[in-house]
Amino acid sequence: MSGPGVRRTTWAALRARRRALGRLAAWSAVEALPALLGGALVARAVDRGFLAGQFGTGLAWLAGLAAAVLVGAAASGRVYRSLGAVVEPFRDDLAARVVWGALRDATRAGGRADSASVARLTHQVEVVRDTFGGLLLVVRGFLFTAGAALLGLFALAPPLAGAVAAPLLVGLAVFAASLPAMVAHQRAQVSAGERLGRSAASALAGHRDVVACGAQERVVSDVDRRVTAQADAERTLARMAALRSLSLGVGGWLPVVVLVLAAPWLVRQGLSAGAVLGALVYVTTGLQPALHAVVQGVGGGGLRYAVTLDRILRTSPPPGPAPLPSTRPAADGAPATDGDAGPATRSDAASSPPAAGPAPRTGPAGEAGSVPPAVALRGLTFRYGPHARPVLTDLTLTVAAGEHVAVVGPSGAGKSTLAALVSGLVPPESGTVHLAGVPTAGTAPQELARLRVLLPQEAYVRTGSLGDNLRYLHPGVDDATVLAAVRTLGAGPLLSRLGGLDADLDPAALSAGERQLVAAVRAYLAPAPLVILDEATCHLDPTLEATVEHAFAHRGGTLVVIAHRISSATRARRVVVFDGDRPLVGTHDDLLLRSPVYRELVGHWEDVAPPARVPLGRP
Ligand SMILES: Nc1ncnc2c1ncn2[C@@H]1O[C@H](COP(=O)(O)OP(=O)(O)OP(=O)(O)O)[C@@H](O)[C@H]1O
Repeated sequence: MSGPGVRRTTWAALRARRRALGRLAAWSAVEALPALLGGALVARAVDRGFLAGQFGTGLAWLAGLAAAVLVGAAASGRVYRSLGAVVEPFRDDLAARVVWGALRDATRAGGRADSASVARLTHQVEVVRDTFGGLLLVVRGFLFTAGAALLGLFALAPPLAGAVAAPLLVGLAVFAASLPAMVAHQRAQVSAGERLGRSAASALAGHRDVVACGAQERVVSDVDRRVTAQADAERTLARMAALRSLSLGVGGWLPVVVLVLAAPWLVRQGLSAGAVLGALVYVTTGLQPALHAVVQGVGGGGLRYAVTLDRILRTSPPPGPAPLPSTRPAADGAPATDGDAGPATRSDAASSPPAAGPAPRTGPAGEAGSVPPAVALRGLTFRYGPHARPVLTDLTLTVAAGEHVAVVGPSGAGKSTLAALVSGLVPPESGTVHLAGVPTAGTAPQELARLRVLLPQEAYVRTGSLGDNLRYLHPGVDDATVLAAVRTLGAGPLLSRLGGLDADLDPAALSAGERQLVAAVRAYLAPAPLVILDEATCHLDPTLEATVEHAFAHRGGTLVVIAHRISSATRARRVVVFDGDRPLVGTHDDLLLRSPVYRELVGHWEDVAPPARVPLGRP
């Protein structure tokens, strides 16, 4: 029915619970009592009771049938209890496997668990549990009920057993023959659902990145393609249901037709009317419902079981020793080993992309003269709702073209809000934002994208080639420039691991740090003169983060870094600190004297990780 892993795991689960299975079989046999006796008791009730004019005798035989039904119903309760003893431990084993796999992946991804995939896998474990239980129920139900009905039929009228068993076997054969195709379509449907989920989740997680890049239409069309693919897979699966109906028709209804057509001949051969009626009882109350249940159960839940378990087995390794934190991937943990990647040794000229990035910078304010500032905020006030506390009140700030500014502050102070306002992603309640002299209010997204690049914490990486992703904001840029940017940002090991610029990217297979690195190179290559990094390097280790910031600091143009490490602030020429109601602006040393919040942040950061005090910003 499915891959060897599924079969092996299923058999192992069953073998490990032999005792519980034995109990299940015993209670199933008792439960099948009405199926075994039903036809025979009805035959006797008719022949020896009602047709013989013995009404009471007929009722007595039927009372026997009622007793058998009661015994069967009582056994059903025990069946469910035994079923739980087989299914629940299997579910626990799978859950342990999934949790272990998630821990392993989280460790590799740099300490952050992928909550979406954990939720998906946990949901899949529940699907496997339910479908495994359902499958066991219908398969053993079929074996015991159909077996009992055939046995009873054979005892009642041996030639009839053969006439009924033949179409039943043909129906089962049709069903079994269609199973591989059904499994394949079911697998396609599950994969399509997963691809859709991944695509939608990464689009939602990276929505700021998507909007900042003006990539909404492209992302919508990506997700739309996935939706269509999933709908197609669902439709194909629905068409396969016709095969199930065919096997039910042949195996369940053909025996009834055979019996009805053969009845006159059988009676002429000496078979009693009660026996014919009893045979019909065996077919319609035993064989037919059992076949129906097994075909629907295996063709529906059984397929889901096989495909879903297969997914779990592929994505979650069997539990083993705890994952080691030293298995960091190249992108997150890559030290600056590729000759020219070290921040302290690279020259400005070497790290400036020749044909990408912004026009040459004009230097900090003062020398700018007629050049408008890169960012000019005037009387900026913003709140998230009419009754919310203002996040920013009357903020005025100028960042000169070519300047490198860090923004720091406690969590929730408003740093990301400031980044969104500066990028023009949200309009201020009052005040103005100008980028290179252009007001963000009323400026089209495409025009804003030419002025600035915002790199948020959750980077969006689309499916397609690595090269396509890196060129997204500068489509015409040549390979040499892209490769130079990759080296400058320390993404060489990632490029090698992925197999070059033409390699296809599976965004879900990248760690959060790798996605940030791809987005950083993409932003680095953009022609926009202003780069805003909003905790955009938080998943990189400090060395790689320094490499990336160093690259941006020497890229040309203006750099605003929403900092999450003190090293970013010490690298910047000026620091904006959210201290109380009004942000303070100054140099690192200046703010150490003036701002208690800044002193506190620096103290906290230094406790966590001593800053690398290599001055990487521009002089
Ligand atoms: N979409 C939103 N709707 C309502 N309130 C919001 C929204 N986004 C942020 N806030 C609130 O605005 C304030 C500033 O949030 P913001 O994310 O800008 O802070 P931050 O300094 O970037 O924090 P962190 O360092 O934790 O990211 C916080 O009180 C936050 O709860």
